[in-house]
Amino acid sequence: MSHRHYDQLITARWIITVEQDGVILENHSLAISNGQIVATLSPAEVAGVSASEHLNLDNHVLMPGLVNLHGHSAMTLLRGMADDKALMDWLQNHIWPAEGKHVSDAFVFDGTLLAMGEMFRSGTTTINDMYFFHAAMARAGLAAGMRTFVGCSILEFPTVYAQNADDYIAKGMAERSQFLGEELVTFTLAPHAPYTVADDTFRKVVTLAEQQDMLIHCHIHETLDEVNGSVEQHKQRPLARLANLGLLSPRLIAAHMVHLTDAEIALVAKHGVSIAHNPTSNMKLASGIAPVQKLLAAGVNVGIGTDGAASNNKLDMLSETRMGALLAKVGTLDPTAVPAATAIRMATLHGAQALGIADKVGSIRVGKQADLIAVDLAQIETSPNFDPISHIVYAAGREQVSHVWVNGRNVLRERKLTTLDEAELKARADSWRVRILGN
Ligand SMILES: CSC[C@H]1O[C@@H](n2cnc3c(O)ncnc32)[C@H](O)[C@@H]1O
Ligand SMILES: [Zn+2]
Repeated sequence: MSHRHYDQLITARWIITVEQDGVILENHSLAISNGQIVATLSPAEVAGVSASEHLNLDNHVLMPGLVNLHGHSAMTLLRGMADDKALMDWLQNHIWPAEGKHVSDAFVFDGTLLAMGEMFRSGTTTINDMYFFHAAMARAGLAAGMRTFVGCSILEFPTVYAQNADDYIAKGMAERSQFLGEELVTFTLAPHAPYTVADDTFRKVVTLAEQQDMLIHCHIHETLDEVNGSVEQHKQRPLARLANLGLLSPRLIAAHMVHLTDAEIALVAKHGVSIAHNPTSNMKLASGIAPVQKLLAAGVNVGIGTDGAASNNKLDMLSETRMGALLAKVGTLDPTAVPAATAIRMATLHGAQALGIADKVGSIRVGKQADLIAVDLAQIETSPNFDPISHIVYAAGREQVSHVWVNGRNVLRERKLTTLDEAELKARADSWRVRILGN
């Protein structure tokens, strides 16, 4: 057999592939060439190969990068401005006024880079984002080297970004055209929510998504007020309205989905809708507990998201995975709800499935891209170690994420960002604090 040479070899104490729940490879190596996983090697097999770079992670779990299925990255610059409020008070009386004063292309670029630094340092390799000034979001994704889904926001009312729904759509699509062909950047259509988007606009979004083969990303059934307001205004619950408008399909990523009847769960399962579960944001805004266990049992693809840093207030997918597992248990009074392996699958492969990239990322398999993270378990917080899967979900903190790769590119090495300058990120964040306080 000929001697094989690879770009990189990563040998890890444990590899959680997420191909099969509960399966762990011990002391195996991944061979990576051109950013792709090209072989999984046992200790005996690795002896016969060479690589330009060989990293030994003796005390680490190597696993797929985390997929943050719902976020508003640039809101890092509004973190801590309005806490302890319900969604509509938070949005209408605090966040929208602040966004109206401060959000710009520069704000979004700086805030998104700051978010990406934080997300890399907690193991996220893909973000499904939704905000304003989409070219700035995409530029930040490319500068950081993160797999970035840029949600073109659409609302009926004017903001700093656009005047009306048609204007949002036209601007978003024009910005999208600048980034077609970029492997790391994909634009989606992001009608904000049923209470901010009219029927006609939803119909246009469905048509455009089909024509351009785009995903749709929308906040849905986040609070009881939203559901009751829709019944009052439209004489139907938001999901029924969206179903009538043709929105329910595998293209749709519905963020939150907290308040659902059994019939609505069956409806989203039937239409192949994916759900972005945001446990911390739902707790902090007191929105409620999403019926994740029932959704999974019905066959719905549920991923995990952080939401924005102004409602979470962390962009820590490792902690969010833990919250997802814990909240499911307390919501059902069933300790078996969302076990650790399921929580990891939700935070990786389910997110990738929702985004239509499960053939490329979301699990460790030959032929997939090397979107990977390493978590160092040789810390007192994760000692002794009976079960690495348990530790990843219930015990490890983001401080233990040591390395991150996107497409084989090492964007975090020994907890140091390689594509972003930490001092610069903090300096820019502070200069935004000064500007915001001055206005
Ligand atoms: C359409 S761009 C994003 C828009 O959404 C606002 N936002 C942030 N978090 C939430 C949430 O949990 N529910 C509804 N809207 C949210 C954000 O401030 C932007 O205005
Ligand atoms: Zn949100």
